[in-house]
Amino acid sequence: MIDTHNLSKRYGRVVAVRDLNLSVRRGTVFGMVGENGAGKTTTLSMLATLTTPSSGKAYINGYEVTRQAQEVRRCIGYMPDSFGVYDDLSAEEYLLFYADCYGLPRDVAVRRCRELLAWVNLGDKRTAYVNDLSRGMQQRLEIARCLMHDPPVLILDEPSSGLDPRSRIEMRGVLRQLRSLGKTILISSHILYELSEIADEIGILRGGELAAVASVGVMLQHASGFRTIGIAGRGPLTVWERVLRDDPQVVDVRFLGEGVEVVYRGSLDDQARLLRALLEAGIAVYQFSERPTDIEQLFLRLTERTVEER
Ligand SMILES: Nc1ncnc2c1ncn2[C@@H]1O[C@H](COP(=O)(O)OP(=O)(O)OP(=O)(O)O)[C@@H](O)[C@H]1O
Repeated sequence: MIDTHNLSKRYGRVVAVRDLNLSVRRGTVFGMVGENGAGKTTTLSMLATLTTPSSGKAYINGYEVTRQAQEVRRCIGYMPDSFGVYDDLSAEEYLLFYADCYGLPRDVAVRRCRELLAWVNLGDKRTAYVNDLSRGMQQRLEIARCLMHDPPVLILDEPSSGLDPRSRIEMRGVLRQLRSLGKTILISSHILYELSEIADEIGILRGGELAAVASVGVMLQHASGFRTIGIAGRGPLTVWERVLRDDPQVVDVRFLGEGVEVVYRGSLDDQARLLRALLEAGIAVYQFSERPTDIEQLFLRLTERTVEER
C-alpha cells in the first residue's frame, strides 16, 4: 500500500533521507521512530506529495507520488507536525471547509463532521473556535480532519508531540481507535514506546537511513529478559574487558568514562557473581545499578550486526 524504492532527499549538502526502502502492507500500522533530525518529517512530507524527492520513487495505493500527486492526495489523510492559523473558524467550519475541498456533498459532510468530532472526543466543541482549543484538542481535531474524506491511508507526523501527559493519554486512546478502522497508517514519533501499542511494525530511522525494521512483538521480545546495568568503578581497561568478556550473560558493553553500561540477560544471582568478579579482579566498584532500559537503543544494539549486513 505504501512502497518506497531508494527514496532520497538532499538539501544542499545535507542528506535528509537516504535510499529509503519501505513497505507498509494494506491495513497495517507502521511506526517510524527516530530522534530529531532523523528524517521522519522529510519522509512523510515526500509521501504526502508536499516535498519533491531528489531521487528514488514512492507509491501509495499504486500511485506514484510525483507523477500522480492528485490521485495520491485523494487517498491519504496527512497530519503535518505543525499546523497553521485557523482564521476564526469553529471546529465544525474547519472540517466542513476541508470537506468542500474534497467535494463532499454538504449533507454527507455535516453528518460526517459531527460523527468524527464525537469520535475524537470533541463532540461538545463543535462551535468552539479552533484557536481557542488546547493543543491536545487541536491535534485530535487534525485527526478528524484527516478522516473527513475517508481515505484508505493515513500519514501522521508525531501526533502526540508537544502534549501534556493527560492529552497524550487522550491521543493514545484516539490512535488505538484509529487502528480498529483497518486503514493503512504510517505514524512517526521520537518515542518507540508510544508506538508499540498501536503499530504492527516499527522502523528505526537514523541519519536519514532505515537502521532496523521489525514487528513490535519481535522488538519487545528482544527487550524482555534483558537488563541494562550501569557500573562505575576504577581499574585498568584490560581488566574490565577481561571480566566482562568472561561473563556469558553479558550481551553488550558500552564504556563510558569511569565505568560501563552493560546489557545483561542473567538472573539476579548471576548479576551478584559479576559484581564479585569485578571486585576480585581489583576493580574499585563504587556504583552498580540497574537502569531503565531504552527499548529502541537496546534493539539497535542487539541488531547492530543485522543492520551492518543489510
Ligand atoms: N527545508 C530544509 N532545508 C534544509 N535542511 C532541511 C530542511 N528540512 C529538513 N532539513 C534537514 O534534514 C534533516 C532531517 O530533518 P527532518 O525534519 O526530516 O527530521 P525529523 O526526524 O522529522 O526531525 P524532528 O523530529 O526534529 O522533526 C535534518 O538534518 C534537517 O536539518
